[in-house]
Amino acid sequence: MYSRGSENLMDTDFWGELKNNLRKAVGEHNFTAWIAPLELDRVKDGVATLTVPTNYAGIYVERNFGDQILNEFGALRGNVRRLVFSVSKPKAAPVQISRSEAGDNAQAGVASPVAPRQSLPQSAPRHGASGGDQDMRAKLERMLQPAPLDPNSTFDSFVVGKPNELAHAAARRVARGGKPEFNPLFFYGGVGLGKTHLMHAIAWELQSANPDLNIVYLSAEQFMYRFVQALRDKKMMDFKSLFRNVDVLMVDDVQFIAGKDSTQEEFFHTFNALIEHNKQIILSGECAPNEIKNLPVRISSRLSSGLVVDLHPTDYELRLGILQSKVDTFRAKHPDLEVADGVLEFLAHRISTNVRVLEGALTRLFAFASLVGRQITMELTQDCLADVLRASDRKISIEEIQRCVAEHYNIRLSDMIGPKRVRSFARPRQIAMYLCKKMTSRSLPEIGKRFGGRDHTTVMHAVKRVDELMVQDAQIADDLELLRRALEA
Ligand SMILES: Nc1ncnc2c1ncn2[C@@H]1O[C@H](COP(=O)(O)OP(=O)(O)OP(=O)(O)O)[C@@H](O)[C@H]1O
Repeated sequence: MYSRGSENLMDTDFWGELKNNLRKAVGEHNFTAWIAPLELDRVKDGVATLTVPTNYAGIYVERNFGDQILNEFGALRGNVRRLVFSVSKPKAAPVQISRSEAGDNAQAGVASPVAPRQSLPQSAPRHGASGGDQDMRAKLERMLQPAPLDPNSTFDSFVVGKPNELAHAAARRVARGGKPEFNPLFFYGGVGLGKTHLMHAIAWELQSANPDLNIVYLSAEQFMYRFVQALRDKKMMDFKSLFRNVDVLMVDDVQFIAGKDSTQEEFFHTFNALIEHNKQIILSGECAPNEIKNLPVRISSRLSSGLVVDLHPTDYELRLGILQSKVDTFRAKHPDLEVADGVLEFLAHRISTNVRVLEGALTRLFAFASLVGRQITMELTQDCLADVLRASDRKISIEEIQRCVAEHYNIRLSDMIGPKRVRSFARPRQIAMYLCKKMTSRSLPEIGKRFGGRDHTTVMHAVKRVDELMVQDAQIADDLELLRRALEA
């Protein structure tokens, strides 16, 4: 497509030549997949507008080949400073992605605000040019506007270790696409352990293999918000049709909708409709579906019907791996960065809360070191991160202890917390209560509450009993020692 209103320097030969140069620069495979479908629409005031088949293609091309395209423009005609992509088909409302905005954000290492605005489902109502219809379409678009994907959350940037290897393997498998094998795939685990990262990585992978796929990623809170909005605007039919026509639905933090009666019902219907049509669903939550409070069993058992995988708290090796990978990424842009021996090991040891805190600490260190132009030494680390280090002074949570003990004795968390009194559950439960008392600052009533609402006298009894057992039973003493070490790691 070539617009006559463009600067007169442009002609189809020029565009052909530029594409040919790009073919050499990006290779045949990339060329066929990404560059060949591009068309030059116009060049005006130093801005080249290229049409792309989908929003995603625009974002992908911008991120991966934007600089090369600008270079080629520069080599042939020096008058283009910026690229703008617009979607050529009426499938989605035209989205303009400005090369310079996206580039700036990518450089700053933050989630790009122009990251995928996934297209509307194919069957979304199409509308003509009338003002009313356009309003309607805009409304529908807003209703399904998925949350943006973080361009940094890819499989390449995900560090795999023992605590997350199963979740990672499951994510990889689902990212291959095709007929869903695990449906839904449900990730669960504590805060900041990489659930969202894996979901985004799957989305990027699926979308790059098939740019036309309608992938909708959003949080359960956003789902609820849209649902309420649709109810209010009397647009429930549209809401249903939009959500039931996605190819891949990803919902983060599903525990949020538990107990919100009509939202969870609607979610359940959407879920069933998609599963029935073999559409992939990927969910995440802070705990396994059957442990989500206030979620009816009917729903939680459906959510458990695919593959439920746990992301365990990070261990020292994984934290160190993540730190090293972040340093490598940062060093690629700032080759002068120097990190003294022992600093990363120190951080991996001291900051064990969650990866988000670890990342934040490192980002602060990088910023500080580059501002003052100094090497990152142990001394600078301790000065600069004094508050983070204080806050991270090993605070072990009741949940962590419960998980660790449940795993050690090979029982389910729900059985440890649940009402059953058989010895195979009761003993680990007492041990976990004992460790909660010894390793956290929680009171007996607080601990009892977290063990299925038990009374503080039950906790008191457990502590006394385990104290006795430690003397009488060498196996229990060994178990406790092992558990303590695992929790303190
Ligand atoms: N294994 C990993 N490798 C690299 N980065 C990771 C890894 N795990 C987590 N991160 C990073 O840590 C940060 C927090 O991860 P993420 O948002 O995916 O956590 P989450 O489990 O979804 O947490 P929440 O429950 O709070 O939503 C992100 O920046 C993510 O990229």
